[in-house]
Amino acid sequence: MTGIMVRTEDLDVSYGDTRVLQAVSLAVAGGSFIGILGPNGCGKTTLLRALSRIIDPAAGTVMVDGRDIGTYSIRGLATIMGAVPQETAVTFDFTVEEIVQMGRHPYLGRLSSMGEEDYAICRHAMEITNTAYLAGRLITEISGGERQRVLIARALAQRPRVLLLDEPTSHLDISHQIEILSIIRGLVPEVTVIGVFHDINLAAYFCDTIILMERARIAAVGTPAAVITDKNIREIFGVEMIVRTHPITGRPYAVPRYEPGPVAGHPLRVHVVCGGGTGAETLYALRSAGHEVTAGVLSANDSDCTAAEGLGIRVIREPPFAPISSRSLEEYAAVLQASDAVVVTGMPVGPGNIDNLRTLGDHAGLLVFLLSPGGTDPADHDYTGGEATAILDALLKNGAVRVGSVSELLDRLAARRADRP
Ligand SMILES: Nc1ncnc2c1ncn2[C@@H]1O[C@H](COP(=O)(O)OP(=O)(O)OP(=O)(O)O)[C@@H](O)[C@H]1O
Repeated sequence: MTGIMVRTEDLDVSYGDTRVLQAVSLAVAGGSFIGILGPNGCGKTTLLRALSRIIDPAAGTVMVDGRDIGTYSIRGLATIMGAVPQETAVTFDFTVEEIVQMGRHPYLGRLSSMGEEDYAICRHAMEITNTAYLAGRLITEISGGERQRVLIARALAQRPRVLLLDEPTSHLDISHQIEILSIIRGLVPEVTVIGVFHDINLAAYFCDTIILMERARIAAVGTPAAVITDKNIREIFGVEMIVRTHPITGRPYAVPRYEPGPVAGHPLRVHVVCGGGTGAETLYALRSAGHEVTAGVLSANDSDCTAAEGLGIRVIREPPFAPISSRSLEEYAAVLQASDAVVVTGMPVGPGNIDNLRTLGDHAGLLVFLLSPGGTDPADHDYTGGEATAILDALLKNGAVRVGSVSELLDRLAARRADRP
């Protein structure tokens, strides 16, 4: 058995005179996990309420399993649809076990009481949500995260074929977030799951389809990769995020990009010689501090190249696996000439990129910083038979400065900047 399909057509919902959903049409395939994302107040909870018939639409229809939701009896709807609300405060002094058993009410006749199967279903719901140990506790005397798991257990006790979740992990610590979402993910495809999320990365990881809402309407629907893009996030949330494909999960993930504040004094032109992921933190910090940053020469498949380009930093780059060309070396030499400072991170130096250091060694008089965070040294990764180490030693003799952390580097550059007219 698979979860059932949910559709809306031209759904309008209002609170009083205020239209909160406008012409919302969506089709949720049976047996999939849908994540709804969108800014505060855009109508996500209202959409869930309309899907579960807590509020009636002003216009349009909600179809559940091909039937207008209005044609279900309350009890009939409760045997196919479970909902976990956003507000988990419960004011009555029921025990956790009693709360979970309420999930069986739609199945019981007016005078009939719970049977062995009902108890077994409740026990199972409590086991998989890790709430069995709370059975005898009062719902009013447990933590917000525990209560959230109990309400999920109650919804599971309904044995729903559609599960609606409003921010199901908002009160949960990271281990319970992953545990609960893995459990919910495991319900698919027997259950159709529709959840409101604020955490873009959790939604991207767990959901099959993302619905991105903006005020009162749907802005985009599709796979996480199609919907979670820096452009969509900028347009809908008004923030800059760096969106990449996660190297292990293959799903998109997003991290905030902090734009540099106003620069105090005159920004410096800083060139970063890096590679193999050793430069990303430095590039980000220099850019955020307002310096004019360049990087290279880097291979296009180096993660530092991806990082620099993601930050809008000019990179002197070569195609993947190609040796450094004389054209790039000329460009690099010209950039060095125009730079106020050069930073060499603890990159691996091999035959493919020794030219970066040779060219740097040829430019006497540059202000060079060798970044050796945590005791790692650019020379620790010398795969050139000692040539790279010899060049770095010569640079140190000629006044290059060894710095132990990115913040020390920033301090030294800030002092330098303050000295300038
Ligand atoms: N009971 C209500 N009466 C009047 N207005 C309401 C009511 N509930 C919500 N609203 C308003 O409707 C709009 C949509 O609210 P809704 O709760 O659906 O948004 P949301 O996207 O779930 O927000 P959040 O991310 O903050 O939970 C908001 O402007 C909100 O102020």
